[in-house]
Amino acid sequence: MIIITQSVHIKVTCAIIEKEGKVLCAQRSEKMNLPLKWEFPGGKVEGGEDLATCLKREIKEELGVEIDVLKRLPSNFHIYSNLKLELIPFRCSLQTFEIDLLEHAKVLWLPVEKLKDLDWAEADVPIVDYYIQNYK
Ligand SMILES: Nc1nc2c([nH]c(=O)n2[C@H]2C[C@H](O)[C@@H](COP(=O)(O)OP(=O)(O)OP(=O)(O)O)O2)c(=O)[nH]1
Repeated sequence: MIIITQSVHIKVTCAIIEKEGKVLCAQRSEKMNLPLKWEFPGGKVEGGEDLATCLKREIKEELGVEIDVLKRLPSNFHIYSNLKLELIPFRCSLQTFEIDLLEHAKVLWLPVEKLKDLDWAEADVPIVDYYIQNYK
């Protein structure tokens, strides 16, 4: 007997927010899955929402700021043990500047050459590498 399993992945947008040569990095809280891993803030695409709308909504919910979504970068497809995802990064800038930590443990502004110092969520590693290669 052949069993065909449908494989579905979730789409997650994330924001590489740039300011004065630095990039905003966010540490997941202890309560989130992937606790204390570093990521680019963002989240799951809901229903028929377009990607930029999703990202602006997530950033407002997580950090309390408005962003401009500037440029899409290549996705990374990643499989965690319980989750298959497409992580879709966008270069972004801030429209408003007062960041509130509504979900994350911490945020840091890092110059590109320091990005590799952090303990990134596995799905982010190829995105960080791509960004360093192309935008350093
Ligand atoms: N937002 C974001 N999520 C990431 C990144 N890298 C990465 O592996 N993820 C994972 C963590 C989550 O499993 C998923 C995104 O979901 P989410 O941000 O809505 O967070 P969550 O799972 O805590 O939310 P929820 O299921 O509790 O609603 O993608 C990243 O850079 N940004």
